[in-house]
Amino acid sequence: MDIRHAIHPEHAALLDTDELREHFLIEQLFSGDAPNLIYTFYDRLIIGGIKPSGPVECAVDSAVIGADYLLERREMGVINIGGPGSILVEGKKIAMADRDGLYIGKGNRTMVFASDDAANPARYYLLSAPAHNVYPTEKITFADAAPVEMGEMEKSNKRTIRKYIHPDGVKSCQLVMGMTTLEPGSVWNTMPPHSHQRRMEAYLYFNMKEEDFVFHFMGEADQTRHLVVREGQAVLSPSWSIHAGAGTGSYTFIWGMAGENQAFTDMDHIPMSEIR
Ligand SMILES: O=C[C@H](O)[C@@H](O)CC(=O)C(=O)O
Ligand SMILES: [Zn+2]
Repeated sequence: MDIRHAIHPEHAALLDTDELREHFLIEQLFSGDAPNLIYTFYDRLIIGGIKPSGPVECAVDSAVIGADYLLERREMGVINIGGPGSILVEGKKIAMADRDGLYIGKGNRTMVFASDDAANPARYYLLSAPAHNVYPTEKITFADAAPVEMGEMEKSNKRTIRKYIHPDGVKSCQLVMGMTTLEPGSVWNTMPPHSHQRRMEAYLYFNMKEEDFVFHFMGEADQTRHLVVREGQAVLSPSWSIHAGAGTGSYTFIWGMAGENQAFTDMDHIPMSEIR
């Protein structure tokens, strides 16, 4: 399992391009038949990607988490960004169309991910955080996720934020998860930027053309750095970091958070004048 240690902001400011990518970028999520799982010590979040040609069981190295199975003391959020498929949770089949989400509660032992058609495979993006309470396993469709419109055309950041797993919707212990879709011609997300000391965040960028990429901006507000992020790659955003992006073309992203609280509006807004 790919383990990512937590990096101090003063250390992060010294890293070169390769080192920044090694610590904060996840390049391979939807490759091969086995699940790609990455364990970060930022709030002990597990980030994963599965692109199944046949049915794939999502198991974890028990030595890493010190439990017999992945969700023994954890919960999981999943969103499909590929072709139609299904997830078997303890043998119960849940159909997963493109953009469908699923919350899987603590205590579920077996999860099998499948595609309806191997030629048009599903791509399951998953986040798992430690959990101490059982909340019901529940599906969230794209239409279920309440849309909030943000930004403006003049700022090239008109976008719709959809919350999938959050305190006013499908409940969880820690995880908050949703999707932000940019309007054609809008390329900026989350500018003006924010950080949130109370939570870490992970971003998955997708729905972009092969030649396009997103400059993802990170770092403390007065020490910004960037990562070049391509289709189906994810970024770890520590609590001390801004997280914003500008694409060379259109894109969509899934954001997810874990930490002290689940209040979406609990952000430390950073004045534009303080960005360096
Ligand atoms: O803390 C919240 C997250 O950064 C995202 O919700 C931001 C986002 O989707 C956006 O502004 O487009
Ligand atoms: Zn944020």
